[in-house]
Amino acid sequence: MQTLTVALEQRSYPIFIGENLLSQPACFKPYLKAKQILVVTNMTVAPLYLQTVVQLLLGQGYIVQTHILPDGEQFKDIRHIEGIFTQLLEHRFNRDCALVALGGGVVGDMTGFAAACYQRGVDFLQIPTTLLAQVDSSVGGKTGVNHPLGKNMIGAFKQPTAVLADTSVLDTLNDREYAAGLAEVIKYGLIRDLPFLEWLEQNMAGLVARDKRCLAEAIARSCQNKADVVAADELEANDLRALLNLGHTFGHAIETGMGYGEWLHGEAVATGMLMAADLSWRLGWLQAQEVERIKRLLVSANLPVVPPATISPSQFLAYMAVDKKVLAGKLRLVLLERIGHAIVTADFPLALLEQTLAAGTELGR
Ligand SMILES: NC(=O)c1ccc[n+]([C@@H]2O[C@H](COP(=O)([O-])OP(=O)(O)OC[C@H]3O[C@@H](n4cnc5c(N)ncnc54)[C@H](O)[C@@H]3O)[C@@H](O)[C@H]2O)c1
Ligand SMILES: O=C(O)C(=O)C[C@@H](O)[C@H](O)[C@H](O)COP(=O)(O)O
Ligand SMILES: [Zn+2]
Repeated sequence: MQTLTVALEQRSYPIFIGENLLSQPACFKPYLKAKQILVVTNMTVAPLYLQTVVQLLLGQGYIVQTHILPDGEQFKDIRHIEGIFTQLLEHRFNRDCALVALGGGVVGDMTGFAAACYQRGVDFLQIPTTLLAQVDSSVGGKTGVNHPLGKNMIGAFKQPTAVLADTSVLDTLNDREYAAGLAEVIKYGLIRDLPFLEWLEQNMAGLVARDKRCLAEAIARSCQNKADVVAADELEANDLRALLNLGHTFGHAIETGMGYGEWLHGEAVATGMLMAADLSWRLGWLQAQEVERIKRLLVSANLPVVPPATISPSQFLAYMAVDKKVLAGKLRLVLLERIGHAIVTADFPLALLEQTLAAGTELGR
């Protein structure tokens, strides 16, 4: 087992990464001070792993309730958060209760948001069960839900007390969801870790084949990158944490425009990162062959790289205008000054962005 730390003074917490953590009480007990626990999961994950977690918690003397959400990005909304509150209230959960998120990024974001709001804040612990959640969403405390007009528009920062990334549970994840997680892994290399990007280029075949050693390395290096960024800019108060948003302004527009759940988050981010690379090339920051290099890596991870033709450039611009990085009405994007180094900037001509939005299959050409 590897242990990393998200260093946030009194809100610091460990990330445990390893096989079969779900059956190890030592990973839970010190981070769940509550007596009453609500385990939140979804209809797909519940039959796979809920029993194991509940049995372990009962065996440690906790009072345990479970809440099973429907599965899908389209249910990541305020209505389903209310369902969690109702169960907590009906079972007289006090302020000293805790929530456990057992699932992918959707369950994690929703459970964290419920924990941030219930009686103005109770503890929560993350048990991420997708690759995407293990490398990104379970770490850093961004929680929330979607609004029909924009992705993740309602939310709060709420750090978990610990993250338990049990890599064995990834065995049941399908290939499409697995690939979606690789998009966020590649993101760290592109924005701030060139040696990691080069390692990914050399090891992508092993990662796609789910080689255990490659996977453990990729998860740990991703979590270390995320932990470093979050420790330096927890609340996205300066432009450091915003770098984790590479490809997301384009990607969130795809997710919202196509209807939540149609494109997976990681798929939309992959295509969005290539769109960001294309605009960086149009600005003269990247060479065409560097855009091609990024595309090659994304394609080798089985990720899509062509934006949906059904969203027009003007529709893209309308969705992008509600991005959380907009300041004083001005759109700001995460772009690549060079491979391995991203910046946040509002300094690009609209005409070039429009060219990127219209490029379709011709990104980088
Ligand atoms: N908070 C953050 O910092 C952050 C970061 C990245 C993404 N996100 C959010 O995370 C969400 C995407 O997360 P995701 O990719 O994990 O999607 P997801 O939560 O929808 O999970 C993907 C699918 O895999 C299933 N699943 C989960 N674990 C499984 C397992 N072990 N075996 C088999 N099936 C399993 C789920 O039921 C679901 O059908 C988006 O809503 C995105 O906005 C948040
Ligand atoms: O943790 C962050 O910060 C991120 O931006 C990570 C992203 O991968 C993630 O998708 C996040 O939910 C996006 O945040 P948002 O503020 O753009 O909604
Ligand atoms: Zn993301």
